[in-house]
Amino acid sequence: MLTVHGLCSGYGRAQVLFDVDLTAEPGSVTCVMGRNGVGKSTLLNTVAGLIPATAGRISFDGADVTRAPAHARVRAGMGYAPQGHASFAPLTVLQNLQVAREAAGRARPEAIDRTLELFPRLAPLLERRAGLLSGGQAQQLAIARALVTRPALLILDEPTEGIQPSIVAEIEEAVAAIAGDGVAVLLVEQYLDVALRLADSITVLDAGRVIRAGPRAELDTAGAQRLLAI
Ligand SMILES: Nc1ncnc2c1ncn2[C@@H]1O[C@H](COP(=O)(O)OP(=O)(O)OP(=O)(O)O)[C@@H](O)[C@H]1O
Repeated sequence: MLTVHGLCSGYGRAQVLFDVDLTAEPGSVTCVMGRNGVGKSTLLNTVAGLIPATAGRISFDGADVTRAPAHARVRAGMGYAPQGHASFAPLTVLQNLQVAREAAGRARPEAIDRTLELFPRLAPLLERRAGLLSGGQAQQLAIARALVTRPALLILDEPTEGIQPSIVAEIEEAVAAIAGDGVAVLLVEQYLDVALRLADSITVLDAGRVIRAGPRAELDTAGAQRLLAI
């Protein structure tokens, strides 16, 4: 599904990622972990095509997309909910979902209904302007916007950041259900307990390099805590 090999990227002359390998498979959750500033968001932004790769290769669904623009990756089946719930504030919840669905150009009309089943809190808010949503609601809308494109790969950057615990649990449940539908999920998650419950495999970054990668079962809580505390 997604294969990243030898990926390097950064900002101008500041290289952030060094030789990163990563895979994501249909129906499973790949979790990227690491302390603040190690390059997790940079990795997701490079996979999504918002930052150019300076070396390495990104294959998606059998095609080399390393140089493909972000919109082409969305049309090919990548859905991305970046950090910080970016929706269109003046548009309603429904308009946000419709715009995202139309922009992807590959979505089916029923995608919004399925998405609202996963995020039932959004259903009574369809006519509300996105700018008026609470943090938890806005985060759910950000994931929903990626989901209405019916992605084969859903990329989520810290979907539980700054969210109250009850909503964190709902988001966790939704992510598990999305993977259960056969979607490949690539997730950056800062809550270790959430990550360990959701992840099928875990990749740990430190200073832009992969220092550990493998099945979740091979990484216990103590081991993960040690790696994240380096
Ligand atoms: N737009 C930018 N321009 C220049 N440097 C940047 C930019 N965005 C991030 N960086 C730098 O790149 C490095 C990696 O940042 P990144 O946001 O990818 O880390 P992260 O692991 O996602 O961190 P966090 O957990 O805090 O979100 C950091 O040193 C950061 O300061």
